[in-house]
Amino acid sequence: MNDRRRRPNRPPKARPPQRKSTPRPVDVDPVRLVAVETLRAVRERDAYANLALPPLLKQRRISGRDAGLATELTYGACRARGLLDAVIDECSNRPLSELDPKLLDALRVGAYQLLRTRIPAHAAVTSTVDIVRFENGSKVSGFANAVMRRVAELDEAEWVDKVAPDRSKDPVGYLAMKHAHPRWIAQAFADALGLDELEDALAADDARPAVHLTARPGEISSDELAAITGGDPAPYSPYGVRLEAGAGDPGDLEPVQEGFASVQDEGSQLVSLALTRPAVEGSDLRWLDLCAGPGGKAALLGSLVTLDGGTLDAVEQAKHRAELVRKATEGLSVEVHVGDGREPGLEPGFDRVLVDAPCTGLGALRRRPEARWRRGPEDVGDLTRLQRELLTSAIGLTRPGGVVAYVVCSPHLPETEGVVADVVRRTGVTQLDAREHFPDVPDLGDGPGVQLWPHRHGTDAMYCALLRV
Ligand SMILES: C[S@@+](CC[C@H](N)C(=O)[O-])C[C@H]1O[C@@H](n2cnc3c(N)ncnc32)[C@H](O)[C@@H]1O
Repeated sequence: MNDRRRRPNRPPKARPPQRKSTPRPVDVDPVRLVAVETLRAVRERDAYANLALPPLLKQRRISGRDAGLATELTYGACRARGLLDAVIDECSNRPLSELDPKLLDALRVGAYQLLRTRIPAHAAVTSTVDIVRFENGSKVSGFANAVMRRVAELDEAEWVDKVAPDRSKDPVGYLAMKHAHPRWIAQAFADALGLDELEDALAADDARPAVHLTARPGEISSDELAAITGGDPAPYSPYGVRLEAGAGDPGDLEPVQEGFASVQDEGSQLVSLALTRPAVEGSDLRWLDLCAGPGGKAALLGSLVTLDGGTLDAVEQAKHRAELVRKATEGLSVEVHVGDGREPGLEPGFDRVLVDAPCTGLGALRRRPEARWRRGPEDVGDLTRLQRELLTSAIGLTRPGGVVAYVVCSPHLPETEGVVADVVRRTGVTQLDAREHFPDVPDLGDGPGVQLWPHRHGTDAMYCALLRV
């Protein structure tokens, strides 16, 4: 707290909601208002920002550059929440927990404009104050004005120096604040990666990911798919194509519409292919995907095993997600079962089994702007128990000599090496060196498990362990 500056007036207590019929005054900027409203939907209804924003833009007829600005402010403010809150807290004379949450949403969008865009300070301050006046009344707008003016006194780097821990004493805490990640996630990345690359790994979560397509084996080659879509063959997956980030909705592409290709991160392709690579003696025609919904990996594995004359059983606990697996694998030798992978009631003896277990999703934070603030370390215990049980079940369903791939979209050690070490110890299966089954992929670490990273490989941070039963 800097005592040289005057504290803004105390904000009045949260006011009752405004009447729905209140007309929007002409001086409230509709572009910034939809950003604030989307933050509210994320906070109040657990909405995903990237699903809540587009219908609002359509409803308000916001398009073109205005829609681009609304998207940047919404996603940016969602991602940067931790840093924005620390700065707003420093500029407010009341703890954030005592502020009306609607006011805080508006301040977050305002502070984002001041710290991370080139929008002139006066425009950021005035537009925020207008929104607060419209939503919370003029008394509160005075408070918002004072807070915003204080935020505008420093730039982002200066604020980071002020609100973050000392880098030399607490490098993880400093980088967590600088890159607006919860500390426990920054620590999880540091534990898996070391400190040297931590900053790159955190920064990669703010970059818009390229879209990857899978060319369906037996239907189209990746070269043909790249030529049709204007993309490039992916560097590592023989079935992958990379499109430029922001190249429109990939679901509209003709090969995707016609079922020759699907949208799938290259990391997901690589871990699926890793399951198919270790040699097995004897039969190799019965494959299983134990956590299949919505069906991305089941579609790739199903295509490959169908070409070889085999079958894939796909288990998914959630009925609606099992339906998605059915759609994704239409026309393939895939049988979908709604059930619990821990006791799926299937005949054991599978040759290859994929366990793509439910996880914290820390490896795909770049895909959902608000995701990093949703999970907490308290979620991890239940998940790792479920992961161990699913992996143990997979091993029981695999024939001697068969292969299991354990996959999570997270680099968090308790979910990756922790689960695998525990299950290997208790079941006596052999862990293979998975790096041998990611040909030509660089920087795979010390093994035997493989951890992919957005900043190293341009993929989600998928983890894969291969086990021989
Ligand atoms: C990481 S996702 C799988 C993604 C999928 N393999 C793909 O590539 O599209 C994990 C899935 O496991 C499902 N699931 C959760 N608990 C399960 C259980 N006990 N048995 C089977 N599936 C489960 C979830 O509903 C979710 O669809």
